[in-house]
Amino acid sequence: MTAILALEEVKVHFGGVKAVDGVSLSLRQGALHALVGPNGSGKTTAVNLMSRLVDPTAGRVLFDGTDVTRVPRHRLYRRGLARTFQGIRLLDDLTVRENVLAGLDALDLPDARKASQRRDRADAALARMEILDTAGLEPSALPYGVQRRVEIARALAGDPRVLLLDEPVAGMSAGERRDIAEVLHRLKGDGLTMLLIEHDLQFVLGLADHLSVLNFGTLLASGEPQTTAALPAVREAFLGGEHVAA
Ligand SMILES: Nc1ncnc2c1ncn2[C@@H]1O[C@H](COP(=O)(O)OP(=O)(O)OP(=O)(O)O)[C@@H](O)[C@H]1O
Repeated sequence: MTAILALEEVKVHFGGVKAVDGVSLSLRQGALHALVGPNGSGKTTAVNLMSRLVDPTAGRVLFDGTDVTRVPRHRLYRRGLARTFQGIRLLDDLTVRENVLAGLDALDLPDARKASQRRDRADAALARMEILDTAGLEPSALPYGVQRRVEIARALAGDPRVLLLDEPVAGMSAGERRDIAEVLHRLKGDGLTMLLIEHDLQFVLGLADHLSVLNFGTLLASGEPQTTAALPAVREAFLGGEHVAA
């Protein structure tokens, strides 16, 4: 297996809270990985580790075969890692295109220094998310599901190799979820490696190539999605909440 991004025995302890406690995870190149687990199980912390927003208490983070555990995050992003966040983080006084350009500016890519190159990249990312027609609008004028697409477009503008998505469909209607699932499927077809954090096991089962389940900061199970979701320990972890597997 060619892993493009991996966590090796990572721990993140916040004082007495073991947010992540000895987790190893590998993202296979070109695959869509789903990371699920109950509230507080460590999913966002795992993504924060992968995107260098938090330092591990122990363990290593590997990107494309090299140790990036202490590499500043802007360098990792320039090497092809992108992410979105749980909440919407768009600037309402900018247009959609300007929001995407702001993401690109932060990367300062050598081949996106001319205004025309940057605009082309921003528009290509919006087109990939099928929202190019919103480029001149302000995000607040758009439906929630479209705003979330703008966030993904912003992450795509740097043409990343790996995209980490922290609950991208949270709060979306069933129709918006179906549409996003199609878009994610197409991004996978383009060869993009993705990690998708999601609460809804059913949603990821139709989409993911690989499923990992966290519980209390540890990896409960990891493998082929249907098989993994059917494991008694996984079903147990999801029982009692809103996350009951069918
Ligand atoms: N900066 C922090 N300081 C202290 N505790 C934290 C911090 N970040 C996360 N935690 C704790 O670590 C645990 C894991 O949190 P995390 O946000 O990674 O879980 P999650 O699975 O993403 O949860 P959710 O599904 O609710 O988003 C929780 O108990 C949380 O309260």
